Amino acid sequence: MTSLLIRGAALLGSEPADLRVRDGIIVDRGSLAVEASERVIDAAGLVALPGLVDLHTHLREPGGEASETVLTGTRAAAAGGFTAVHAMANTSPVADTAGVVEQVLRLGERAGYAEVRPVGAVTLGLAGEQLAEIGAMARSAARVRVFSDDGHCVHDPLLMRRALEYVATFDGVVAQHAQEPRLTVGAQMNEGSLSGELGLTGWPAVAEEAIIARDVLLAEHVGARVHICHLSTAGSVDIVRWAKARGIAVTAEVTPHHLLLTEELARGYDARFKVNPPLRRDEDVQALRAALADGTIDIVATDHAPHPAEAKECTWAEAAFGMVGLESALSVVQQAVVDTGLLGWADVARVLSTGPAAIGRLAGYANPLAVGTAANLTLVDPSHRRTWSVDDLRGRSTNTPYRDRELPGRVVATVFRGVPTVIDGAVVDPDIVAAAHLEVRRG
Ligand SMILES: NC(=O)N[C@@H](CC(=O)O)C(=O)O
Repeated sequence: MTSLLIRGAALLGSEPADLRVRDGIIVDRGSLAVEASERVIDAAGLVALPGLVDLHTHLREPGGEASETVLTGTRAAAAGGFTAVHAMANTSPVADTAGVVEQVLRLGERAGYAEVRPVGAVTLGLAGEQLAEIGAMARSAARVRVFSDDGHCVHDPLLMRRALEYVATFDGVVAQHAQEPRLTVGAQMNEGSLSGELGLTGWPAVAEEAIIARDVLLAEHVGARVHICHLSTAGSVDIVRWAKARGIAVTAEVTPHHLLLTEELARGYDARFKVNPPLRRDEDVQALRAALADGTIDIVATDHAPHPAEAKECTWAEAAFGMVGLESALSVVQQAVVDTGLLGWADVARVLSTGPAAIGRLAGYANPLAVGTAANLTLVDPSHRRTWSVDDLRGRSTNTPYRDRELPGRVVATVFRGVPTVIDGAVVDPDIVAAAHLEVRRG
């Protein structure tokens, strides 16, 4: 029997209480006495949150193992307080068949650090020409509910319409990477006076906004759910706000980096700051924060995009788009919207756990920290501050934009299905995690 007592954590940031976890389930909460042979975590001064859920993670396996694997990516996830991640489909081969999504699912189960929910491609090979095996992926063991060509926009409106109609039949969702391809040919950074000054091809806000406007109208027309990935402009917020007021079933995400960083970082031509969509103006950052606070933007998703050193240590124009973000997500959210008074910790639980789980139709996250639910939780020390370095990363790639930047907060412990995957800020060894899951399953 595995029993764990978490003592004195502020549950969702409110009054301190104890939580008892046994055989993978939260079995009691309140003021609890230690039982014999129980493992105790002293959580005084820490905030207890439900395990975080990422709707947008690039785990790179199969095919991109030089950047990340399911094992290394889920270790990074655990370090960041996540207990579930949605693995994006832009792997090699692309996750566009039942076979590939089941492979990713099994790799996640074997790793044991987090629930890995494969995202299925919308179009075959992400080529934007014909629909992928959407039904077969939905019916497979991976039970795919989120479909995305992320990295590419589903730009053909007829294909987008068909995909929306198809996923609606089993309550799935299309997560659109909103980027009008013709308006972003060769684009390198946000379009504006700074892109002119730096001599980099601009990426206009309208390239994102035009696709979002089209897709909320399509979703309304066919009566389907649509999710918008990584909103980055104030105009995108206005469109989503309008669509929600009209009753359209649209949800939207923002990344931690778009809540904190601006295009000014492109000045040094350091490709760690090159990302898709690009970092925008401070006005956009402020609009995104306000939209997250008022519910126009539903969730925060990391868009963790690992790349090998050679893809980043080159000229800006040659470099790959993307930043790693799993380990730092909670700290960035704390800095951008908690320490600024826009969100409380219960809101953080909503935007980083219950919300993404609901969009992905992921079971077990609806009642955070409730007795009787699966013991997926994270303990955070909000008073901690540190200057980030690559030593704080647990994945295989080091392309963090936060190196040498001070950020608040620290994930002290993560518990996945009752098994600690992070203790005292350190990721637990894979063999120990695997053995502990076995013990929990035996009950
Ligand atoms: N977000 C990113 O900057 N990169 C993503 C895909 C993408 O280009 O959106 C990646 O897979 O590397």
